[in-house]
Amino acid sequence: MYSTAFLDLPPMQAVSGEVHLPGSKSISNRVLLLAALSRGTTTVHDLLASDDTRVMLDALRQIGCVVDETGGSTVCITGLGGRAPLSPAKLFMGNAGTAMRPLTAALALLGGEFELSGVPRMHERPIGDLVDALRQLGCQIDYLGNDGYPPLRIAHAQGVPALALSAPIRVRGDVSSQFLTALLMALPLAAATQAVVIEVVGELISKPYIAITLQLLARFGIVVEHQNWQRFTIPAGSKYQSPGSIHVEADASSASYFIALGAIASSATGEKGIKIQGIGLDSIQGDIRFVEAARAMGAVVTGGANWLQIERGAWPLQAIDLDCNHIPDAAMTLAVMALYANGTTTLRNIASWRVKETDRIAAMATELRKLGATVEEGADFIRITPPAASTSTAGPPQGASAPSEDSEPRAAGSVGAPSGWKPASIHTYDDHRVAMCFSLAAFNPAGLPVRIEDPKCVAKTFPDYFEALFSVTQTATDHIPVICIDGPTASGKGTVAAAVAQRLGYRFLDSGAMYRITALAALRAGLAIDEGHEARIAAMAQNLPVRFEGGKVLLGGDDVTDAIRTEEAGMNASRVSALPSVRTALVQLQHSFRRLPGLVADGRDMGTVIFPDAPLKVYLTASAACRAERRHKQLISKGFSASIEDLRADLEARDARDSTRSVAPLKPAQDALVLDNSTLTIDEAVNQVLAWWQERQPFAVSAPG
Ligand SMILES: Nc1ncnc2c1ncn2[C@@H]1O[C@H](COP(=O)(O)OP(=O)(O)OP(=O)(O)O)[C@@H](O)[C@H]1O
Ligand SMILES: Nc1ccn([C@H]2C[C@H](O)[C@@H](COP(=O)(O)O)O2)c(=O)n1
Repeated sequence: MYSTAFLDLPPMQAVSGEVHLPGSKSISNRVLLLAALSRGTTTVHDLLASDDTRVMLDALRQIGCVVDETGGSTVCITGLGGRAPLSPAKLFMGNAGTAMRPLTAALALLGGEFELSGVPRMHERPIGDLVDALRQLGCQIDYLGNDGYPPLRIAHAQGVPALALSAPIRVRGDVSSQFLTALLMALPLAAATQAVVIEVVGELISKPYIAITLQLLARFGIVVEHQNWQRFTIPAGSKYQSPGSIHVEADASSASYFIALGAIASSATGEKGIKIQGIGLDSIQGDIRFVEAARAMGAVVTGGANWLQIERGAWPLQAIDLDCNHIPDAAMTLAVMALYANGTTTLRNIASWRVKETDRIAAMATELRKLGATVEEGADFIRITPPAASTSTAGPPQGASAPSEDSEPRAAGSVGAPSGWKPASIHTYDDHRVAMCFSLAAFNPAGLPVRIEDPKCVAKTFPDYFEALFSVTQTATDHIPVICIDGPTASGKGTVAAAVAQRLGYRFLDSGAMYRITALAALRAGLAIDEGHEARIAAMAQNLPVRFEGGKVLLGGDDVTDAIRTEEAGMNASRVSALPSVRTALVQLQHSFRRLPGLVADGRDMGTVIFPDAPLKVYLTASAACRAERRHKQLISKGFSASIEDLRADLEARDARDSTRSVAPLKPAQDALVLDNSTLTIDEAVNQVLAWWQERQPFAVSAPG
């Protein structure tokens, strides 16, 4: 997961390959609660690991369920099965509506004293209709803040009061279907001896989510009948029974981003778009109907029992006018697809967006405008006209060729005149779906990067979303940004480069390590490091069995992390690096680190030879005295003794060799910015490099955080 303040997505072009999606949030949290209410142990396979399931699992543990999470995405829950929950308890629900609402209802019917709270946004999300329904039954629930909103207290310390079950329980269905879901999952607890009827007041929105609830209830032994989605009957004699084991389907809303990707991006050469594993056309989730909307816009979607394949079809995409009540979450993805359409797209009947993780209509309108779209918003609709839509011309229909290494910046096809698009830093409102759907804007025809602020908000449903996106996306190599940090020994290159990479979410290349490993491998093979052995050492370098894993450097099966860090290993690296064929042999390996979303590379010739097109080159230096002192401290802290004078003599000798060799000598690139950090702290040096980087970006500086 990217935990950086922001993530800059370079302009992207083609897609290919396969993604495995995480489990559905809606199914995961329903299954967890049903398992918790059941008799017996339920093994839940492919459970989504996310913020929302985390709060549910923690709450279930707190109320006395046995939760075994040792099996990765397989979790075992031993339910209460008629036992009273542990109480009193204070339960934190984060921003998970799928945990807050059903747990409130279930705990009210189980008995005990509970306080349920969440993040500030959760305290702005309505729960009044559910509480009203529970109060109708006789439950005692108090608001601890504002009426109608969490936090709240269930005051059943003396047990569940006598419930008024003879009349139908009425609940509004037009604000959130989660209120009805909550009652449907809780009321079987009160239906041991008599049937319980729920009546929906107003038009029921998001019926597909209720369909999921009914299907899952049936798996746990409760068969609910309904009349036209308005009247639901829970039969007398209802009793939760664990199905033993249950699989969670991949998340259909998460699939929408990759379906859209297949519709927007051209396929890499010889590939047929993108394949999604874990969900098929027969999914029980309502958002699978996003496929129909994507097809209407132009996507070519095929599928089987547990997979979907998507290719670009009509291009530009076709504008649509759609009632999205049946796909409220996935419809946000359509709003970004609308940027690539041949006219104005209208998404209707989406009033529920206003009360989700953020006011999604307002958020989408604001961010789409930043990209250059013309957006009209109403209480329950959004209308999007793409940037420069009036000048749109049809591009190639499908299968446009993949970018080559040296291709000019070009977009995901040609949709309209690129001039209307603007570089934007997308604010994400702590809303995972805003972050994910706006990543699709990186395929814009203007070849502009897109900044996604607070990318870790995707943790709510898809922690590794951006990793999955990068794994199926291709772009021209010259679109992938590189920051080069070169300089003499012990100037702090490695320290600064690693920190800059970490702050930007970029990959990190320690090129010196390549030479250190080569020297070590040569010596271990009995080869002296000299011109006489140059060809053999170069051949070895070309096929180095090296892996970088979790901070460790592995050569073959050996952990050489410490062995390559000694002063002697540094001097040997300097010797081996003076052999021209060895340098040539290592070029490809170094280039292979240039991958999405970007790279920070440190060494001696990053800016001059390996990445001459890098948009930022820094030559980091410090006085010899200062560098010797830093190296001395570094060695002492690792338990090695050394004299500052010897260290200074060694590093000066190494610098002299590195700067005077015939090939790729150490020197600042012509366009490098020189940073003498003799009097700077590490943070100051890192911030200076980041400030230079920011100057090269088309976005305004992001707020710290
Ligand atoms: N202002 C500073 N900037 C960077 N590093 C600093 C600074 N002050 C102290 N140091 C320390 O200097 C030491 C040497 O840094 P580092 O190993 O990153 O240098 P390097 O240039 O990568 O060295 P080498 O060329 O040998 O790989 C580290 O212990 C680092 O913490
Ligand atoms: N791009 C590079 C990186 C390193 N070297 C050589 C010269 C150095 O003395 C030696 C060890 O590098 P360090 O790990 O100390 O950064 O490797 C080079 O020639 N080119």
